[in-house]
Amino acid sequence: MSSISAQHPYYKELEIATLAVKRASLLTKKLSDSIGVTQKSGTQTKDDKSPVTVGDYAAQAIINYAIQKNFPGDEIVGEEDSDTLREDTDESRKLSGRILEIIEDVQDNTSTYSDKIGTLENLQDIYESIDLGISQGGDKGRIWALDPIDGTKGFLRGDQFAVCLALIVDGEVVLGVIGCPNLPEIILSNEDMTGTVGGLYSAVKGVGSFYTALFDSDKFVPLSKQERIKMTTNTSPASIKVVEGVEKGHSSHSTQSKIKDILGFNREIVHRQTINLDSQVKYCVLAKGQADIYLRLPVSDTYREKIWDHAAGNILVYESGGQVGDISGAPLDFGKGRFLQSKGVIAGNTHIFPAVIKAVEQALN
Ligand SMILES: Nc1ncnc2c1ncn2[C@@H]1O[C@H](COP(=O)(O)OS(=O)(=O)O)[C@@H](OP(=O)(O)O)[C@H]1O
Ligand SMILES: [Mg+2]
Ligand SMILES: [Mg+2]
Ligand SMILES: [Mg+2]
Repeated sequence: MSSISAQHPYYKELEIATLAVKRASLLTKKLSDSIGVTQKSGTQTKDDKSPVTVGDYAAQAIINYAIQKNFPGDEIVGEEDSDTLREDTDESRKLSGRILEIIEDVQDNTSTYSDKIGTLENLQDIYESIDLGISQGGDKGRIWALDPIDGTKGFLRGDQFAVCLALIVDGEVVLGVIGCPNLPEIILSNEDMTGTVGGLYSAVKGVGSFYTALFDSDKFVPLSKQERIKMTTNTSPASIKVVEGVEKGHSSHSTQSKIKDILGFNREIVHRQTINLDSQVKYCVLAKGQADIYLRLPVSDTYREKIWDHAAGNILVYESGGQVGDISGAPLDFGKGRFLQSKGVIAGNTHIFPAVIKAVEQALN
């Protein structure tokens, strides 16, 4: 393994990606906390999706701007575009106003690194920046994949969500940064999550995977000062833990149950070994050695996963010593455009991965 120094191949990319994700994470955390408050005081219903919409656009604007300022030749595959925002309606004008306001606010509070990632000054800047995310992807050149808020449903429930950014070079993920604003440091079970809230997870190809507190510092913390994280090696059904999504519309919980049966989990205690989390925080928990397997079995035959939903998590797991594949166990191919061409996602420590893929095959037949 190479040493961690300012000389590693993607040092500047990591620094810029980290600062941009930190700024976007602060902004989205503020919105997430405001949902909790307004829900309690009854001024906002769960159906009000505006905080997540504001957060999606604002975070994508901030991160795209940072990338373009530093790496003007790079392409970006971003989840959002500004079409709705530019519409000539009261609603769009109101939304735009709130986005500008919250961006100005977070830029003021993180001005120590504005020289590195720039500042958006007006709505024109914001619209143009959001629309830098139009790349069609592919297997040539440098392409960033951005999910400004992954886990929309989790965000709206006040649960987990993540700001996810990855760099893909010639179809291969070489860097990933995930900001997890609501994720406690220690995840033991659905009921037992403790420690510092807010985690920053990073991985660089050939260097490793790392964790540090997300909101501790207003600077880029070099990898040498972060905690190196490692996957487990556990294969015992009596003690392995599984991370799965929350939404039944995003993965097949019934097939996932079957797989756990086949692997020999005890039905009486299997619920204590299953941790349900929204978004790519699942990959973070896995990479940190707090779970052994991630199951995402498809609910539909035609759904294709988006590259921004998995790119950063993928390298985080590999660089911590784990493995990721589709339902057949084949590695995910991030060079095929905006979507993966495969079905489902299975991840795990390398010791247990082959047995999990066998169990998946059996469960699907
Ligand atoms: N049918 C189907 N199958 C699989 N995935 C889907 C599906 N529909 C949507 N999506 C994408 O799921 C993203 C959120 O995934 P999660 O891991 O958070 O799902 S879960 O709620 O934890 O189950 C979510 O990302 P965000 O939109 O960024 O939240 C979607 O891109
Ligand atoms: Mg997503
Ligand atoms: Mg999203
Ligand atoms: Mg979405």
